[in-house]
Amino acid sequence: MAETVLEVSGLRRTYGAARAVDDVSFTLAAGGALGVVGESGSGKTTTARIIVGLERADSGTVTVGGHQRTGRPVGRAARLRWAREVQMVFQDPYLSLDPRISVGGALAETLRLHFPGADHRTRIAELLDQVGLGGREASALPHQLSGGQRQRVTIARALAVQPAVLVLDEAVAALDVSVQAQILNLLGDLRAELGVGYLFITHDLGVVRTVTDDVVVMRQGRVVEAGPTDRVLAEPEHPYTRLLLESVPRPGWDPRRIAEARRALG
Ligand SMILES: Nc1ncnc2c1ncn2[C@@H]1O[C@H](COP(=O)(O)OP(=O)(O)OP(=O)(O)O)[C@@H](O)[C@H]1O
Repeated sequence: MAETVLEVSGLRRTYGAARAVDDVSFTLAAGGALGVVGESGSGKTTTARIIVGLERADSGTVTVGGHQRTGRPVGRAARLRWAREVQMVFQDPYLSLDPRISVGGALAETLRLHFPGADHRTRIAELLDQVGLGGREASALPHQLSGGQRQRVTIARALAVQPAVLVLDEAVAALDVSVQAQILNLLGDLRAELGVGYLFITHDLGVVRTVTDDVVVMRQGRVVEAGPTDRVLAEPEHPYTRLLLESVPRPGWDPRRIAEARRALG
């Protein structure tokens, strides 16, 4: 059995009467890739935000590398340590990159924060190389890059701190299909090279199929099914998982049948 890098246990979070996350538990093996899949509103993003520390849980625990993260990190040292354990890549790199700072500058800023006092030029070149970018992109501003290149920059910046876990929240959802495939390939290569664990938050079963070993299916804040991705996608046990699989449009697909199945599920 591979060592566990991330353990989520009994997480709950309510907003007023809404149970956004309702007793969610799962584990991610070190260097593994786990998908969290479900439709809009199923609680995926709230779960991710709690793991990263952007949101607090009402109850439950998040443990990374044997170290429990409770509440919020207090003080600069704790914030930096939390950031080194788990990094997050969001759907829209435009929102997470400062438009006035060059790509090289953004990487330098992160490296200075986490590893002060060192000369980061070699490391910046290495990070850019790891994500398939070079010197030309290093001096570019975010708006001078394509969407795929910008996402490569946010991945490089996340990897700069050598996190144990990378949480990718719909990280390829805004990209064209061919660019999506390139980024997913890149992520696969980086995982093999660096041993970083991935938590893929996505509504897209194609993404789950391509890049994850295991998958957790969420519905209305709860985990309804979990297991190896191949098994869950080939032989789904829960009606909701079957519905998700059937909801992917294909030739001969009948939206009325899906709507009926959805009503039956309640
Ligand atoms: N800050 C908040 N305040 C109030 N309700 C919230 C808040 N964040 C999430 N919710 C509610 O919690 C539920 C789960 O939302 P969440 O964003 O986690 O789902 P999701 O599966 O990630 O969906 P999406 O893919 O649309 O982001 C939803 O009903 C949502 O309206």
